Amino acid sequence: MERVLSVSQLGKSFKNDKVLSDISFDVHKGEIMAILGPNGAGKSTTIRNIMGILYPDEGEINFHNHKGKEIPRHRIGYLPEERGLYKNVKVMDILLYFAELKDYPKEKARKRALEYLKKFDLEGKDKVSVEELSKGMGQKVQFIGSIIHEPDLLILDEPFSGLDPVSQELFKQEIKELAAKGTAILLSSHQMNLVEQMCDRLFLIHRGRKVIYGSMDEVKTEYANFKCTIHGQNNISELEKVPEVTRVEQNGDISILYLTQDVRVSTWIKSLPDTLDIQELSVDRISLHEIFIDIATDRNIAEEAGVQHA
Ligand SMILES: Nc1ncnc2c1ncn2[C@@H]1O[C@H](COP(=O)(O)OP(=O)(O)OP(=O)(O)O)[C@@H](O)[C@H]1O
Repeated sequence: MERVLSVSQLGKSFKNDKVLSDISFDVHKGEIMAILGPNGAGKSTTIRNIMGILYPDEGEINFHNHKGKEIPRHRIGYLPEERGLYKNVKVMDILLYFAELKDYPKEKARKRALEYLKKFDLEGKDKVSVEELSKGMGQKVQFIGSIIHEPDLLILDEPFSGLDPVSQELFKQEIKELAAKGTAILLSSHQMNLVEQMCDRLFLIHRGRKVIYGSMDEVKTEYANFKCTIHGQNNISELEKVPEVTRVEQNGDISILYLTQDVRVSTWIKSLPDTLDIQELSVDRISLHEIFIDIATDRNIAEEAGVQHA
């Protein structure tokens, strides 16, 4: 697996406030790597260090075999969290300007711009002024601007925010296609369902420190404990007494029993008391969304798995 980006032991403080400690991860050619974490965890600060907008106090950033200030940033594409394009400029002119900033040939850029505008349902908008675009249309143009120069590494900070479901799907498919063609992608997003559907690996950061780093499959196996959903009229205190249940959530006739990490489901099911009212029952692994909430609210999945919080 070819390593495109490598972040090693990154540390960063603002005044006396240490916001990043010992952050290390890689992004490989052709993979979609997610950087996740609650608000204020340090995702954008990490990305800004990679982009050279901020410089690390500790650690090192390598892109291919270049490091720090020598990194050829024109080979990186970046969609920042802050959206904004010059208002009084035509769409094509702003896209050609982005390409020029990255030393990309103008005619090639024009051709790619027209292709992408068509792909993103913006055919004919090349001559329109940016201020005439809706917010979502502007975001599509900004996304096109981040990939116009065929970058090796594409960094997307919250690309889906503010998009309708159709546009989200369009972005999702395009990001997957770019990865399939070899682009290394670092994606920050709060939309866990999309992350779960499209990312190969993830790095989860909380209070400026690593909490989880691994492939989606590894993370699921290690952290996604089982939960059992029971439809029926049951007393919560009785459910809480069932072995290997860590907690119970009840909403009317639906009870969700969260199970311990090493439970053997086939054996556990047999331990359910005969007195329970079971109209329907299902056992599933918890979703990435639930893993995230458990970690962000310090509910303790990570401690169970032996991972230390900051
Ligand atoms: N320029 C700055 N000066 C001082 N503190 C900052 C600065 N930029 C970020 N911080 C602090 O660093 C921490 C991490 O912020 P960062 O923006 O990296 O979080 P994030 O994970 O991207 O959050 P969000 O999901 O809300 O975008 C926060 O405590 C934030 O207040």
